[in-house]
Amino acid sequence: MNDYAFVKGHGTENDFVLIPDANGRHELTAEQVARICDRRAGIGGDGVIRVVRTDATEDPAAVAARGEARWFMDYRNSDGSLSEMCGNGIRVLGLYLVTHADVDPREPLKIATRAGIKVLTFEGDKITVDMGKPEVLGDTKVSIDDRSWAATRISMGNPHAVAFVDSLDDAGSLLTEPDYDHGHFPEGVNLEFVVRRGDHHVALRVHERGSGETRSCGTGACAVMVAAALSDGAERGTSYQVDVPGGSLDIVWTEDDRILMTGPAVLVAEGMTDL
Ligand SMILES: N[C@@H](CCC[C@H](N)C(=O)O)C(=O)O
Repeated sequence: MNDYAFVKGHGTENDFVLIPDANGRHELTAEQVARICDRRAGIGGDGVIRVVRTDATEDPAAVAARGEARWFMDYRNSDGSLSEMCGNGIRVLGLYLVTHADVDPREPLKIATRAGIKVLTFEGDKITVDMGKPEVLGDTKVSIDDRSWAATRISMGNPHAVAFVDSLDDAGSLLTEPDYDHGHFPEGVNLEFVVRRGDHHVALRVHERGSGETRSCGTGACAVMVAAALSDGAERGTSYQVDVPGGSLDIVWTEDDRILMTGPAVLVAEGMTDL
């Protein structure tokens, strides 16, 4: 393959390699994505976002969004697997489109994802994403080595299991692949461990499907907020601070059943690669 451009960015230290591909000329293989994300031999990242126009790809989610959203987030985890949605990545993509693609930050920006169209709004250095309606799917159990935890299954367009623990150290090394009920999660799962830090204030550690332990997960933080709000019996509209190892996100569950996530996005480098 010839050289092509990349941009590196992160949201609360969940880091991504963006491949600008407006015209749909750089379909990536799983192997290429894994090479790009390799932290020693590649650029390094928790995932890759191919930035493609909805009319330049035949991905069914992009095709369905044509006419409503100009841009499609083609997201892949660092092992090359596809995901429906990435909450931190979409903020980084939004910032990239504002700084590199003539998108006006004074207007709401619609971006197509495999979990539907998401709407971003920009205010100062913060970006709010309307993450849509969460789905609470019931209880489950997750294990790492010989330890098990009760967890709540929540979909934010992608699958999550949220387990409350006494201490985030209890989870031990999240480098170990968790075990879970494959009937509940036929497509795999993102696993979040949560502790309470105060009123409407929680902290998490996450093991992401396809990427391992990361410094943050936007969809995971939303799933955690939903589990915490349900367990607190919190009123709709209550704002939660969700701390992640790489920063902090503000999350609200609205009266009309949508999750609004607000957080930062940063672009740190750009260049050319032939990986
Ligand atoms: N880091 C992301 C989630 C990325 C996808 C996830 N690993 C999955 O496979 O669903 C986020 O910020 O939401």
